[in-house]
Amino acid sequence: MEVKTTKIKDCFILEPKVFKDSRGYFMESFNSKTFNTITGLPVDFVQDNESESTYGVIRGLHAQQGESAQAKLVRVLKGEVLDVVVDIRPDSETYLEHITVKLSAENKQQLFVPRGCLHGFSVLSEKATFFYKCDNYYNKESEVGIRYDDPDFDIDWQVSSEQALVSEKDLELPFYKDLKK
Ligand SMILES: Cc1cn([C@H]2C[C@H](O)[C@@H](COP(=O)(O)OP(=O)(O)O[C@H]3O[C@@H](C)C(=O)[C@@H](O)[C@H]3O)O2)c(=O)[nH]c1=O
Repeated sequence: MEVKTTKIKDCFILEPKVFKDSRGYFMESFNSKTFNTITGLPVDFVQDNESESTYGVIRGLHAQQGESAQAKLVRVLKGEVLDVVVDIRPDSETYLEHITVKLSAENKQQLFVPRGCLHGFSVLSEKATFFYKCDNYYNKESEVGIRYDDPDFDIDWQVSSEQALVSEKDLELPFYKDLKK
C-alpha cells in the first residue's frame, strides 16, 4: 500500500499493491494495521456502505457532525467518479480548500476523507459502484451538507449542468455561507 498526501490536511490517497498473474489479480483492499501505520491515524472503521449511480449523478456535499462525525475511506468498484473533499474544519490550516481526485475501478485508488470534511462525487462513467468504510455509524440527525454548486467553491464536477442528476434532498441543501454552524 502506498500513500500520497493531498493539499487537504489528513486527507490521503492510498494505492493498494496489486499482484497480477495469469488468473487475474489479488490485492489487500484494506488492512487495519497497514492503514494505521502508513497514515499515522488510529482509525477504527465500523460501517461499510455501497451505492450505485449512473452517469452524471452528483452525490454531496455531505458530512455528519458532532459526536457522529465520520471519517471515510472511499473507493470505486466499478466505473469512474470524480471524488470531492471540502475542508470545513475552522481550525484546519486548509479550511475552505477543496480537492478533486479521479477514483476508478481501474486505478484502484482510495481516498481517506477526514472527520469534519464535506464529501461528494460525480459519476463520469456509464455506471459507478461506490464503496466506503466509515469510522462512525449513520446518524440522520447529525447530517449536514451544502449545495454541490456552491459559488464560493466553484467545483468543477466534470459533468455539465444539463446532465447533472442530483437528489431532491441535495438540491435543498444550503450554500456554505448560509449553513448554521
Ligand atoms: C448514508 C446512509 C444512508 N442511508 C439511507 C438514508 C436514505 O433513505 C438512503 C439514501 O441516503 P442518501 O440520499 O443520504 O445517500 P447518499 O446521497 O449516497 O449519501 C452519501 O453521500 C456520499 C457523498 C457520502 O459521503 C456519504 O456519507 C453519504 O452522505 O439511504 C442509510 O440507511 N445509512 C447510511 O449510512
